[in-house]
Amino acid sequence: MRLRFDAMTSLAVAVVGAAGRMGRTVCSAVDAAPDLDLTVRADVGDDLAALSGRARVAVDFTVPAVTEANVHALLDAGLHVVVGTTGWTEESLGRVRDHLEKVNAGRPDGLGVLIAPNFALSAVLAMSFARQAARFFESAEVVELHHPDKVDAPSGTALTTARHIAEARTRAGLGPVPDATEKQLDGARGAVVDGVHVHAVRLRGLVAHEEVLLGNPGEQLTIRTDSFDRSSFMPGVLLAVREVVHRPGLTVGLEQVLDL
Ligand SMILES: NC(=O)C1=CN([C@@H]2O[C@H](COP(=O)(O)OP(=O)(O)OC[C@H]3O[C@@H](n4cnc5c(N)ncnc54)[C@H](O)[C@@H]3O)[C@@H](O)[C@H]2O)C=CC1
Ligand SMILES: O=C(O)C1=N[C@H](C(=O)O)C[C@H](O)C1
Repeated sequence: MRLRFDAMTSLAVAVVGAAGRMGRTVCSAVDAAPDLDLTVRADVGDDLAALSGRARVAVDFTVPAVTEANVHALLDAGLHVVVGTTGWTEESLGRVRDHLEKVNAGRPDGLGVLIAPNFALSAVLAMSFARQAARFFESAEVVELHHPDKVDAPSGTALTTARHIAEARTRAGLGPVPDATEKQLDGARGAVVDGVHVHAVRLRGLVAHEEVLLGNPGEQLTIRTDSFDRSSFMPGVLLAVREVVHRPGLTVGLEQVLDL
């Protein structure tokens, strides 16, 4: 009788990328959550169409090269999707939005996709604070620091942070950041994302860290977030899993769920 009650009330979750660093941590977190039921651990080579009927929500922590295709396959299989994998662009987000419109047509309880570059509360807040502060400062640069096994640079979090800063600067009518550099070695000033310089450090011992440096004559504001352990991402991931079933369509960023 108790088993039947659990089966009726728990939310069945599949983890895609289950053998990876994040995937393994998400599997443990879902396993430990009393209201969630880990029904599938999928990784490279598994057919995502076979997840149909075996889970209501899939969580994707894979690699930038495959995550968009995974989301389309998971939607076709009828699952809500939470995505932490990086590599998303306005174009790929647009294709997911279009796909959702098609599968959700005429369905009030349609499927949801929630994509967030970072699920750690400190990082989500840091991005929000940076966006809020950006219009008050002449200079802005982003430094992200990660473990050396990371395949993409700059991080998805740093790209999003830089884009938010750039949008806030444009809205405030600020011009380009001051920079007298005339001569440099390639890469010395980092990557430039919408006019904001972004620097990537890869160092053994690190997990995921970011500093936003904002400068004015005579003053500086530093906003720093540190994930020392992948457990930092889990409350956000679990919140997204529970929320996505109530949010038809595409949600980008955990800040939407947190009302920041
Ligand atoms: N949003 C967030 O809060 C966070 C996002 N990330 C992002 O998550 C992604 C994964 O990071 P890690 O777990 O560190 O990487 P990882 O390399 O440890 O794991 C990736 C896993 O995906 C699997 N995989 C590759 N292709 C696949 C496919 N077609 N289908 C199913 N599985 C496939 C790999 O076999 C591997 O097990 C990265 O993009 C990273 O930037 C990482 C930490 C937090
Ligand atoms: O690869 C990682 O580790 C991380 N990836 C995400 C990113 O690129 O922003 C989130 C976090 O920084 C950890």
